[in-house]
Amino acid sequence: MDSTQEKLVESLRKALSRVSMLAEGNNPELDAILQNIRANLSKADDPRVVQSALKTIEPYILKFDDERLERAQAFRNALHEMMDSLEGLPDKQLPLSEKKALEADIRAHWQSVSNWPSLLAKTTILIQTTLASPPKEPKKNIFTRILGGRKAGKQSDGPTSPEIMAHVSHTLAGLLTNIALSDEYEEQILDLKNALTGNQDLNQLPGLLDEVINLILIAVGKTQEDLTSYLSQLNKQLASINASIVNNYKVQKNISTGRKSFGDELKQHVVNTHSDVNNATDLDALKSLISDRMNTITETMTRYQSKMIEQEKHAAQSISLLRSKVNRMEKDASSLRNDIQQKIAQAMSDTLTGLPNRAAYQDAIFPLLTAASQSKQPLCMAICDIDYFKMINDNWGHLAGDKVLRIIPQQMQNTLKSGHLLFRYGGEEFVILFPMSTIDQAYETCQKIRQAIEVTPFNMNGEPVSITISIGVSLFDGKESHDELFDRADKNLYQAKADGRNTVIRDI
Ligand SMILES: Nc1nc2c(ncn2[C@@H]2O[C@H](COP(=O)(O)OP(=O)(O)OP(=O)(O)O)[C@@H](O)[C@H]2O)c(=O)[nH]1
Repeated sequence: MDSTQEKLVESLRKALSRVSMLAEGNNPELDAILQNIRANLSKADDPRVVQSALKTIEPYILKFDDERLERAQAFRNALHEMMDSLEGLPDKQLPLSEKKALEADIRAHWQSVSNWPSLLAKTTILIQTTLASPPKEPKKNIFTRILGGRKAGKQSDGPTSPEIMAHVSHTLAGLLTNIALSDEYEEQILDLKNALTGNQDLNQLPGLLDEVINLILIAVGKTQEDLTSYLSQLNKQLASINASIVNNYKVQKNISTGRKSFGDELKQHVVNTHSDVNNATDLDALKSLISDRMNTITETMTRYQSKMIEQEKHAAQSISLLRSKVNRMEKDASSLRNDIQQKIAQAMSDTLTGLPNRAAYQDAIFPLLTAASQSKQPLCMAICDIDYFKMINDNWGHLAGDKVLRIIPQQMQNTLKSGHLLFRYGGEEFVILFPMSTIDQAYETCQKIRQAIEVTPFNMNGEPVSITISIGVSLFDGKESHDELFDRADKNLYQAKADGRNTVIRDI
Protein backbone atom coordinates (compact mmCIF):
# COMPACT_ATOMS: atom_id res chain seq x y z
CA MET A 1 0.00 0.00 0.00
CA ASP A 2 1.48 3.42 -0.89
CA SER A 3 1.61 6.31 1.54
CA THR A 4 -1.59 7.90 0.14
CA GLN A 5 -3.53 4.72 0.84
CA GLU A 6 -1.98 4.42 4.28
CA LYS A 7 -3.08 7.95 5.09
CA LEU A 8 -6.59 7.15 3.94
CA VAL A 9 -6.81 4.00 6.03
CA GLU A 10 -5.37 5.89 8.99
CA SER A 11 -7.98 8.63 8.56
CA LEU A 12 -10.75 6.05 8.43
CA ARG A 13 -9.46 4.44 11.59
CA LYS A 14 -9.40 7.84 13.29
CA ALA A 15 -12.94 8.55 12.10
CA LEU A 16 -14.15 5.29 13.55
CA SER A 17 -12.56 5.82 16.92
CA ARG A 18 -13.93 9.38 17.14
CA VAL A 19 -17.37 8.23 16.13
CA SER A 20 -17.19 5.66 18.92
CA MET A 21 -16.36 8.44 21.38
CA LEU A 22 -19.39 10.38 20.21
CA ALA A 23 -21.69 7.41 20.25
CA GLU A 24 -20.83 6.87 23.86
CA GLY A 25 -22.61 10.16 24.65
CA ASN A 26 -25.69 8.90 22.70
CA ASN A 27 -26.18 12.29 21.12
CA PRO A 28 -28.60 12.68 18.18
CA GLU A 29 -26.18 15.07 16.43
CA LEU A 30 -24.02 12.00 15.94
CA ASP A 31 -26.11 11.13 12.90
CA ALA A 32 -25.31 14.39 11.17
CA ILE A 33 -21.63 13.79 11.76
CA LEU A 34 -21.83 10.19 10.55
CA GLN A 35 -23.56 11.44 7.44
CA ASN A 36 -20.71 13.84 6.82
CA ILE A 37 -18.13 11.08 7.22
CA ARG A 38 -20.06 8.76 4.95
CA ALA A 39 -20.58 11.40 2.29
CA ASN A 40 -16.83 11.92 2.22
CA LEU A 41 -16.07 8.20 2.34
CA SER A 42 -18.06 7.71 -0.84
CA LYS A 43 -15.43 9.82 -2.65
CA ALA A 44 -12.67 8.48 -0.47
CA ASP A 45 -10.16 7.84 -3.23
CA ASP A 46 -8.68 11.16 -2.16
CA PRO A 47 -7.66 11.00 1.51
CA ARG A 48 -7.58 14.81 1.74
CA VAL A 49 -11.39 14.81 1.48
CA VAL A 50 -11.68 12.55 4.51
CA GLN A 51 -9.10 14.58 6.39
CA SER A 52 -10.95 17.82 5.75
CA ALA A 53 -14.22 16.18 6.88
CA LEU A 54 -12.52 15.17 10.09
CA LYS A 55 -11.30 18.72 10.60
CA THR A 56 -14.88 20.01 10.30
CA ILE A 57 -16.07 17.41 12.77
CA GLU A 58 -13.39 18.15 15.36
CA PRO A 59 -15.19 21.09 17.10
CA TYR A 60 -18.39 19.02 17.42
CA ILE A 61 -16.49 16.22 19.04
CA LEU A 62 -14.99 18.63 21.52
CA LYS A 63 -18.45 20.07 22.25
CA PHE A 64 -19.95 16.62 22.88
CA ASP A 65 -17.03 15.79 25.11
CA ASP A 66 -17.68 18.97 27.10
CA GLU A 67 -21.35 18.10 27.52
CA ARG A 68 -20.53 14.58 28.66
CA LEU A 69 -18.06 16.04 31.11
CA GLU A 70 -20.69 18.44 32.46
CA ARG A 71 -23.11 15.56 33.10
CA ALA A 72 -20.40 13.59 34.86
CA GLN A 73 -19.49 16.66 36.95
CA ALA A 74 -23.14 17.07 37.98
CA PHE A 75 -23.21 13.42 39.02
CA ARG A 76 -19.95 13.76 40.96
CA ASN A 77 -21.27 16.90 42.71
CA ALA A 78 -24.51 15.08 43.60
CA LEU A 79 -22.52 12.32 45.27
CA HIS A 80 -20.42 14.83 47.19
CA GLU A 81 -23.56 16.69 48.23
CA MET A 82 -25.02 13.43 49.55
CA MET A 83 -21.87 12.91 51.59
CA ASP A 84 -22.00 16.48 52.88
CA SER A 85 -25.60 15.94 53.89
CA LEU A 86 -24.64 12.79 55.77
CA GLU A 87 -21.87 14.67 57.48
CA GLY A 88 -24.40 17.26 58.64
CA LEU A 89 -26.62 14.68 60.35
CA PRO A 90 -26.89 15.30 64.07
CA ASP A 91 -26.22 12.28 66.31
CA LYS A 92 -24.74 10.32 63.38
CA GLN A 93 -21.12 9.65 62.62
CA LEU A 94 -19.90 9.48 59.00
CA PRO A 95 -17.11 6.84 59.13
CA LEU A 96 -13.94 8.61 58.01
CA SER A 97 -12.09 5.69 56.38
CA GLU A 98 -15.14 4.62 54.32
CA LYS A 99 -15.77 8.23 53.35
CA LYS A 100 -12.18 8.59 52.13
CA ALA A 101 -12.37 5.30 50.21
CA LEU A 102 -15.56 6.46 48.48
CA GLU A 103 -14.02 9.84 47.69
CA ALA A 104 -11.06 8.05 46.10
CA ASP A 105 -13.43 5.86 44.05
CA ILE A 106 -15.39 8.92 42.91
CA ARG A 107 -12.14 10.64 41.93
CA ALA A 108 -11.10 7.60 39.88
CA HIS A 109 -14.40 6.72 38.21
CA TRP A 110 -16.76 9.73 38.07
CA GLN A 111 -16.21 10.23 34.36
CA SER A 112 -17.25 6.74 33.32
CA VAL A 113 -21.04 6.28 33.10
CA SER A 114 -20.74 2.52 33.39
CA ASN A 115 -19.19 2.99 36.84
CA TRP A 116 -22.04 5.16 38.15
CA PRO A 117 -24.17 2.27 39.45
CA SER A 118 -21.25 0.92 41.44
CA LEU A 119 -20.48 4.41 42.85
CA LEU A 120 -24.15 4.75 43.86
CA ALA A 121 -24.07 1.30 45.43
CA LYS A 122 -21.03 2.32 47.51
CA THR A 123 -22.79 5.54 48.49
CA THR A 124 -25.75 3.43 49.66
CA ILE A 125 -23.48 1.38 51.87
CA LEU A 126 -21.97 4.55 53.34
CA ILE A 127 -25.46 5.91 54.05
CA GLN A 128 -26.44 2.66 55.75
CA THR A 129 -23.31 2.65 57.85
CA THR A 130 -23.80 6.28 58.83
CA LEU A 131 -27.45 5.77 59.71
CA ALA A 132 -26.53 2.76 61.82
CA SER A 133 -24.07 4.80 63.87
CA PRO A 134 -23.65 5.04 66.80
CA PRO A 135 -24.42 1.31 67.15
CA LYS A 136 -27.86 0.97 68.65
CA GLU A 137 -29.27 -2.16 67.12
CA PRO A 138 -27.94 -5.13 65.13
CA LYS A 139 -27.58 -4.30 61.45
CA LYS A 140 -30.62 -5.27 59.39
CA ASN A 141 -30.76 -5.75 55.67
CA ILE A 142 -32.33 -3.12 53.46
CA PHE A 143 -35.67 -4.88 53.06
CA THR A 144 -36.18 -5.42 56.79
CA ARG A 145 -35.44 -1.74 57.31
CA ILE A 146 -38.01 -0.67 54.76
CA LEU A 147 -40.70 -3.26 55.25
CA GLY A 148 -41.73 -2.64 58.80
CA GLY A 149 -38.54 -3.23 60.70
CA ARG A 150 -38.98 0.12 62.39
CA LYS A 151 -40.68 0.61 65.74
CA ALA A 152 -43.27 3.37 66.10
CA GLY A 153 -41.75 6.48 67.58
CA LYS A 154 -38.21 5.44 66.72
CA GLN A 155 -37.97 8.34 64.29
CA SER A 156 -34.58 9.70 65.33
CA ASP A 157 -34.07 12.17 62.47
CA GLY A 158 -32.60 15.42 63.59
CA PRO A 159 -34.16 18.69 62.59
CA THR A 160 -32.32 18.72 59.25
CA SER A 161 -33.33 15.21 58.12
CA PRO A 162 -36.39 16.23 56.05
CA GLU A 163 -34.30 18.87 54.28
CA ILE A 164 -31.55 16.36 53.58
CA MET A 165 -34.03 13.78 52.32
CA ALA A 166 -35.75 16.39 50.13
CA HIS A 167 -32.41 17.33 48.65
CA VAL A 168 -31.30 13.76 48.02
CA SER A 169 -34.73 12.79 46.64
CA HIS A 170 -34.58 15.72 44.24
CA THR A 171 -31.17 14.53 42.99
CA LEU A 172 -32.37 10.95 42.57
CA ALA A 173 -35.59 12.01 40.81
CA GLY A 174 -33.41 14.09 38.45
CA LEU A 175 -31.28 11.00 37.71
CA LEU A 176 -34.44 9.01 36.97
CA THR A 177 -35.66 11.69 34.59
CA ASN A 178 -32.43 11.39 32.63
CA ILE A 179 -32.48 7.64 32.05
CA ALA A 180 -34.13 6.29 28.90
CA LEU A 181 -36.02 3.06 29.43
CA SER A 182 -38.84 1.36 27.53
CA ASP A 183 -42.56 1.67 28.40
CA GLU A 184 -42.53 -1.39 30.61
CA TYR A 185 -40.51 0.53 33.20
CA GLU A 186 -42.72 3.65 33.07
CA GLU A 187 -44.87 2.57 36.02
CA GLN A 188 -41.86 1.50 38.10
CA ILE A 189 -40.14 4.84 37.47
CA LEU A 190 -43.33 6.76 38.27
CA ASP A 191 -43.85 4.81 41.51
CA LEU A 192 -40.25 5.40 42.47
CA LYS A 193 -40.51 9.11 41.73
CA ASN A 194 -43.71 9.27 43.78
CA ALA A 195 -41.97 7.44 46.61
CA LEU A 196 -39.10 9.95 46.43
CA THR A 197 -41.26 13.05 46.13
CA GLY A 198 -42.16 14.38 49.52
CA ASN A 199 -40.56 11.47 51.36
CA GLN A 200 -39.02 12.84 54.55
CA ASP A 201 -37.92 9.57 56.08
CA LEU A 202 -34.18 9.38 55.71
CA ASN A 203 -34.23 5.74 56.82
CA GLN A 204 -35.94 4.77 53.57
CA LEU A 205 -33.13 6.25 51.51
CA PRO A 206 -30.97 3.08 51.18
CA GLY A 207 -33.91 1.08 49.80
CA LEU A 208 -34.89 3.84 47.36
CA LEU A 209 -31.28 4.24 46.27
CA ASP A 210 -31.11 0.52 45.61
CA GLU A 211 -34.10 0.75 43.27
CA VAL A 212 -32.59 3.75 41.45
CA ILE A 213 -29.34 1.80 40.99
CA ASN A 214 -31.21 -1.17 39.53
CA LEU A 215 -32.97 1.04 36.98
CA ILE A 216 -29.73 2.81 36.03
CA LEU A 217 -28.03 -0.57 35.61
CA ILE A 218 -30.79 -1.66 33.25
CA ALA A 219 -30.62 1.63 31.30
CA VAL A 220 -26.82 1.60 31.04
CA GLY A 221 -26.88 -2.07 29.98
CA LYS A 222 -29.51 -1.45 27.30
CA THR A 223 -27.82 1.65 25.88
CA GLN A 224 -24.41 -0.05 25.84
CA GLU A 225 -25.93 -3.12 24.17
CA ASP A 226 -27.55 -1.02 21.41
CA LEU A 227 -24.46 1.06 20.80
CA THR A 228 -22.06 -1.88 20.97
CA SER A 229 -24.00 -3.74 18.31
CA TYR A 230 -24.29 -0.62 16.13
CA LEU A 231 -20.59 0.17 16.49
CA SER A 232 -19.50 -3.38 15.74
CA GLN A 233 -21.68 -3.25 12.62
CA LEU A 234 -20.20 0.12 11.69
CA ASN A 235 -16.73 -1.24 12.34
CA LYS A 236 -17.33 -4.16 9.96
CA GLN A 237 -18.74 -1.86 7.30
CA LEU A 238 -15.81 0.53 7.51
CA ALA A 239 -13.37 -2.38 7.38
CA SER A 240 -15.09 -3.74 4.30
CA ILE A 241 -15.07 -0.29 2.66
CA ASN A 242 -11.36 -0.10 3.44
CA ALA A 243 -10.85 -3.48 1.78
CA SER A 244 -12.79 -2.32 -1.30
CA ILE A 245 -10.70 0.84 -1.56
CA VAL A 246 -7.47 -1.14 -1.24
CA ASN A 247 -8.76 -3.60 -3.83
CA ASN A 248 -9.64 -0.75 -6.18
CA TYR A 249 -6.19 0.63 -5.72
CA LYS A 250 -4.68 -2.76 -6.66
CA VAL A 251 -6.86 -2.91 -9.78
CA GLN A 252 -5.71 0.59 -10.75
CA LYS A 253 -2.11 -0.44 -10.11
CA ASN A 254 -2.55 -3.56 -12.27
CA ILE A 255 -3.97 -1.40 -15.02
CA SER A 256 -1.00 0.96 -14.95
CA THR A 257 1.48 -1.98 -14.74
CA GLY A 258 -0.35 -3.58 -17.70
CA ARG A 259 -0.17 -0.31 -19.64
CA LYS A 260 3.57 -0.04 -18.98
CA SER A 261 4.33 -3.62 -20.01
CA PHE A 262 2.23 -3.13 -23.14
CA GLY A 263 4.27 0.00 -23.95
CA ASP A 264 7.52 -1.89 -23.33
CA GLU A 265 6.41 -4.83 -25.48
CA LEU A 266 5.33 -2.52 -28.30
CA LYS A 267 8.61 -0.59 -28.09
CA GLN A 268 10.56 -3.85 -28.27
CA HIS A 269 8.62 -4.90 -31.41
CA VAL A 270 9.40 -1.56 -33.04
CA VAL A 271 13.12 -1.80 -32.13
CA ASN A 272 13.27 -5.37 -33.45
CA THR A 273 11.48 -4.38 -36.65
CA HIS A 274 13.84 -1.46 -37.10
CA SER A 275 16.96 -3.63 -36.79
CA ASP A 276 15.45 -6.40 -38.98
CA VAL A 277 14.60 -3.81 -41.66
CA ASN A 278 18.19 -2.49 -41.53
CA ASN A 279 19.56 -5.99 -41.89
CA ALA A 280 17.16 -7.10 -44.66
CA THR A 281 18.72 -7.82 -48.04
CA ASP A 282 15.82 -8.41 -50.45
CA LEU A 283 12.37 -6.89 -50.81
CA ASP A 284 10.29 -10.11 -50.46
CA ALA A 285 12.00 -11.02 -47.20
CA LEU A 286 11.41 -7.43 -46.02
CA LYS A 287 7.70 -7.59 -46.95
CA SER A 288 7.16 -10.88 -45.10
CA LEU A 289 9.12 -9.60 -42.09
CA ILE A 290 7.02 -6.42 -41.87
CA SER A 291 3.81 -8.41 -42.26
CA ASP A 292 4.90 -10.78 -39.41
CA ARG A 293 5.76 -7.82 -37.20
CA MET A 294 2.40 -6.12 -37.95
CA ASN A 295 0.59 -9.34 -37.00
CA THR A 296 2.50 -9.59 -33.72
CA ILE A 297 1.80 -5.94 -32.90
CA THR A 298 -1.93 -6.36 -33.71
CA GLU A 299 -2.08 -9.46 -31.49
CA THR A 300 -0.39 -7.60 -28.63
CA MET A 301 -2.85 -4.71 -29.01
CA THR A 302 -5.89 -7.03 -29.06
CA ARG A 303 -4.63 -8.87 -25.98
CA TYR A 304 -4.04 -5.60 -24.21
CA GLN A 305 -7.45 -4.26 -25.21
CA SER A 306 -9.34 -7.31 -23.91
CA LYS A 307 -7.33 -7.24 -20.68
CA MET A 308 -8.19 -3.56 -20.24
CA ILE A 309 -11.89 -4.26 -20.85
CA GLU A 310 -11.83 -7.01 -18.23
CA GLN A 311 -10.05 -4.84 -15.67
CA GLU A 312 -12.40 -1.93 -16.26
CA LYS A 313 -15.36 -4.25 -15.75
CA HIS A 314 -13.80 -5.44 -12.52
CA ALA A 315 -13.18 -1.86 -11.36
CA ALA A 316 -16.77 -0.87 -12.19
CA GLN A 317 -18.08 -3.84 -10.21
CA SER A 318 -15.97 -3.00 -7.22
CA ILE A 319 -17.06 0.68 -7.34
CA SER A 320 -20.70 -0.35 -7.46
CA LEU A 321 -20.10 -2.71 -4.49
CA LEU A 322 -18.52 0.17 -2.60
CA ARG A 323 -21.49 2.38 -3.43
CA SER A 324 -23.95 -0.22 -2.17
CA LYS A 325 -21.97 -0.58 1.06
CA VAL A 326 -22.12 3.18 1.62
CA ASN A 327 -25.86 3.12 0.88
CA ARG A 328 -26.31 0.35 3.42
CA MET A 329 -24.49 2.46 6.03
CA GLU A 330 -26.79 5.37 5.18
CA LYS A 331 -29.81 3.16 5.81
CA ASP A 332 -28.44 1.83 9.10
CA ALA A 333 -27.66 5.35 10.30
CA SER A 334 -31.10 6.55 9.31
CA SER A 335 -32.76 3.72 11.23
CA LEU A 336 -30.52 4.51 14.23
CA ARG A 337 -31.56 8.17 13.90
CA ASN A 338 -35.23 7.13 13.92
CA ASP A 339 -34.66 4.93 16.95
CA ILE A 340 -32.96 7.76 18.81
CA GLN A 341 -35.74 10.21 17.88
CA GLN A 342 -38.33 7.70 19.01
CA LYS A 343 -36.51 7.18 22.30
CA ILE A 344 -36.32 10.93 22.89
CA ALA A 345 -40.05 11.28 22.13
CA GLN A 346 -40.81 8.38 24.50
CA ALA A 347 -38.67 9.84 27.23
CA MET A 348 -40.47 13.19 26.89
CA SER A 349 -44.08 12.05 26.97
CA ASP A 350 -46.31 10.53 29.58
CA THR A 351 -47.79 7.22 28.43
CA LEU A 352 -51.04 7.46 30.40
CA THR A 353 -52.18 10.91 29.25
CA GLY A 354 -50.04 11.42 26.14
CA LEU A 355 -49.02 14.81 27.58
CA PRO A 356 -45.43 16.06 27.68
CA ASN A 357 -43.99 14.85 30.99
CA ARG A 358 -41.82 16.36 33.69
CA ALA A 359 -38.63 15.89 31.64
CA ALA A 360 -40.27 17.86 28.82
CA TYR A 361 -41.33 20.51 31.37
CA GLN A 362 -37.73 20.82 32.54
CA ASP A 363 -36.59 21.23 28.94
CA ALA A 364 -39.20 23.91 28.25
CA ILE A 365 -39.18 26.06 31.38
CA PHE A 366 -35.61 27.39 31.40
CA PRO A 367 -35.59 28.77 27.83
CA LEU A 368 -39.02 30.33 28.54
CA LEU A 369 -37.72 32.03 31.69
CA THR A 370 -34.72 33.38 29.79
CA ALA A 371 -36.89 34.61 26.92
CA ALA A 372 -39.35 36.26 29.32
CA SER A 373 -36.64 38.07 31.25
CA GLN A 374 -34.94 39.24 28.04
CA SER A 375 -38.11 40.34 26.25
CA LYS A 376 -39.72 41.73 29.44
CA GLN A 377 -42.87 39.86 28.45
CA PRO A 378 -44.98 38.30 31.23
CA LEU A 379 -44.87 34.56 31.92
CA CYS A 380 -47.21 32.71 34.29
CA MET A 381 -47.20 29.25 35.79
CA ALA A 382 -50.12 27.24 37.17
CA ILE A 383 -49.94 24.05 39.21
CA CYS A 384 -53.19 22.06 39.08
CA ASP A 385 -53.94 19.20 41.48
CA ILE A 386 -56.99 16.93 41.45
CA ASP A 387 -58.90 17.15 44.73
CA TYR A 388 -59.21 14.05 46.91
CA PHE A 389 -57.78 11.91 44.14
CA LYS A 390 -56.67 9.22 46.57
CA MET A 391 -60.37 8.75 47.45
CA ILE A 392 -61.18 8.10 43.76
CA ASN A 393 -58.55 5.36 43.68
CA ASP A 394 -59.71 3.97 47.01
CA ASN A 395 -63.43 3.98 46.13
CA TRP A 396 -63.42 2.99 42.46
CA GLY A 397 -60.00 1.47 41.90
CA HIS A 398 -56.79 2.46 40.23
CA LEU A 399 -58.14 1.96 36.69
CA ALA A 400 -60.97 4.43 37.36
CA GLY A 401 -58.31 6.81 38.73
CA ASP A 402 -56.34 6.40 35.51
CA LYS A 403 -59.46 7.18 33.45
CA VAL A 404 -59.92 10.43 35.40
CA LEU A 405 -56.25 11.24 34.80
CA ARG A 406 -56.87 10.90 31.06
CA ILE A 407 -60.11 12.88 30.92
CA ILE A 408 -59.03 15.87 33.02
CA PRO A 409 -56.17 17.02 30.75
CA GLN A 410 -58.49 16.69 27.74
CA GLN A 411 -60.89 19.13 29.40
CA MET A 412 -57.98 21.41 30.21
CA GLN A 413 -56.76 21.37 26.60
CA ASN A 414 -60.26 22.40 25.42
CA THR A 415 -59.97 25.60 27.43
CA LEU A 416 -56.30 26.38 26.82
CA LYS A 417 -55.27 28.55 23.88
CA SER A 418 -52.47 27.99 21.42
CA GLY A 419 -49.16 28.90 23.04
CA HIS A 420 -50.25 27.61 26.45
CA LEU A 421 -48.24 24.54 27.47
CA LEU A 422 -49.67 21.70 29.54
CA PHE A 423 -47.51 19.04 31.24
CA ARG A 424 -48.21 16.06 33.48
CA TYR A 425 -45.80 16.96 36.23
CA GLY A 426 -46.31 13.76 38.18
CA GLY A 427 -49.08 11.73 39.85
CA GLU A 428 -52.26 13.80 39.79
CA GLU A 429 -50.41 17.09 39.34
CA PHE A 430 -50.36 19.12 36.08
CA VAL A 431 -48.39 22.26 35.26
CA ILE A 432 -49.50 24.90 32.75
CA LEU A 433 -47.10 27.52 31.40
CA PHE A 434 -48.60 30.71 30.01
CA PRO A 435 -45.96 32.53 27.93
CA MET A 436 -46.76 36.18 27.20
CA SER A 437 -49.83 36.12 29.44
CA THR A 438 -50.55 38.50 32.29
CA ILE A 439 -51.52 37.10 35.67
CA ASP A 440 -55.12 38.28 35.03
CA GLN A 441 -55.27 36.33 31.78
CA ALA A 442 -53.70 33.19 33.30
CA TYR A 443 -56.01 33.42 36.33
CA GLU A 444 -59.09 33.82 34.12
CA THR A 445 -58.12 30.75 32.03
CA CYS A 446 -57.49 28.72 35.19
CA GLN A 447 -60.91 29.66 36.53
CA LYS A 448 -62.47 28.49 33.24
CA ILE A 449 -60.55 25.19 33.54
CA ARG A 450 -61.69 24.73 37.13
CA GLN A 451 -65.33 25.39 36.15
CA ALA A 452 -65.10 23.06 33.12
CA ILE A 453 -63.81 20.19 35.30
CA GLU A 454 -66.43 20.90 37.98
CA VAL A 455 -69.28 20.42 35.50
CA THR A 456 -67.76 17.42 33.68
CA PRO A 457 -69.92 14.39 34.49
CA PHE A 458 -67.52 11.58 35.50
CA ASN A 459 -69.08 8.17 35.47
CA MET A 460 -67.85 5.63 38.06
CA ASN A 461 -69.48 2.22 37.82
CA GLY A 462 -72.63 3.88 36.47
CA GLU A 463 -72.65 6.50 39.24
CA PRO A 464 -72.22 10.17 38.27
CA VAL A 465 -69.40 11.64 40.32
CA SER A 466 -68.27 15.23 40.55
CA ILE A 467 -64.54 15.82 40.51
CA THR A 468 -62.81 19.12 41.15
CA ILE A 469 -59.33 20.54 40.92
CA SER A 470 -57.42 23.21 42.80
CA ILE A 471 -54.95 25.55 41.12
CA GLY A 472 -52.13 27.84 42.27
CA VAL A 473 -50.97 30.53 39.81
CA SER A 474 -47.77 32.59 39.95
CA LEU A 475 -46.31 35.38 37.80
CA PHE A 476 -42.60 35.40 36.88
CA ASP A 477 -41.03 38.60 38.24
CA GLY A 478 -38.37 38.68 35.50
CA LYS A 479 -35.38 37.81 37.64
CA GLU A 480 -36.30 35.17 40.20
CA SER A 481 -35.14 31.53 39.93
CA HIS A 482 -37.31 28.75 38.60
CA ASP A 483 -37.63 27.28 42.09
CA GLU A 484 -38.95 30.56 43.48
CA LEU A 485 -41.58 30.84 40.73
CA PHE A 486 -42.57 27.18 41.21
CA ASP A 487 -42.67 27.46 45.02
CA ARG A 488 -45.02 30.45 44.83
CA ALA A 489 -47.43 28.60 42.54
CA ASP A 490 -47.18 25.60 44.90
CA LYS A 491 -47.90 27.77 47.96
CA ASN A 492 -50.93 29.24 46.18
CA LEU A 493 -52.08 25.69 45.39
CA TYR A 494 -51.62 24.76 49.04
CA GLN A 495 -53.73 27.77 50.00
CA ALA A 496 -56.41 26.73 47.47
CA LYS A 497 -56.56 23.30 49.13
CA ALA A 498 -56.70 24.90 52.59
CA ASP A 499 -59.55 27.18 51.44
CA GLY A 500 -61.71 24.14 50.75
CA ARG A 501 -60.44 23.02 47.28
CA ASN A 502 -62.14 23.59 43.88
CA THR A 503 -60.44 26.97 44.06
CA VAL A 504 -57.87 29.04 42.13
CA ILE A 505 -55.42 31.18 44.11
CA ARG A 506 -53.08 33.60 42.36
CA ASP A 507 -50.22 35.94 43.18
CA ILE A 508 -51.57 39.25 44.37
N1 LIG B 1 -54.75 5.86 39.44
C1 LIG B 1 -53.61 6.52 39.58
N2 LIG B 1 -53.33 7.09 40.77
C2 LIG B 1 -52.19 7.79 40.92
C3 LIG B 1 -51.28 7.93 39.84
N3 LIG B 1 -50.25 8.69 40.29
C4 LIG B 1 -50.49 9.01 41.57
N4 LIG B 1 -51.67 8.47 41.97
C5 LIG B 1 -52.33 8.54 43.28
O1 LIG B 1 -52.72 9.88 43.53
C6 LIG B 1 -52.98 9.97 44.94
C7 LIG B 1 -52.59 11.34 45.41
O2 LIG B 1 -53.14 11.48 46.67
P1 LIG B 1 -52.73 12.58 47.70
O3 LIG B 1 -51.41 13.21 47.33
O4 LIG B 1 -52.83 12.01 49.08
O5 LIG B 1 -53.76 13.73 47.54
P2 LIG B 1 -55.33 13.76 47.25
O6 LIG B 1 -56.04 12.54 47.69
O7 LIG B 1 -55.49 14.13 45.82
O8 LIG B 1 -55.82 14.90 48.18
P3 LIG B 1 -55.63 16.46 48.04
O9 LIG B 1 -54.56 16.74 47.04
O10 LIG B 1 -55.23 16.90 49.40
O11 LIG B 1 -56.93 17.02 47.61
C8 LIG B 1 -52.19 8.83 45.60
O12 LIG B 1 -53.11 7.92 46.13
C9 LIG B 1 -51.40 8.21 44.43
O13 LIG B 1 -51.28 6.80 44.57
C10 LIG B 1 -51.59 7.30 38.59
O14 LIG B 1 -50.85 7.37 37.60
N5 LIG B 1 -52.76 6.63 38.51
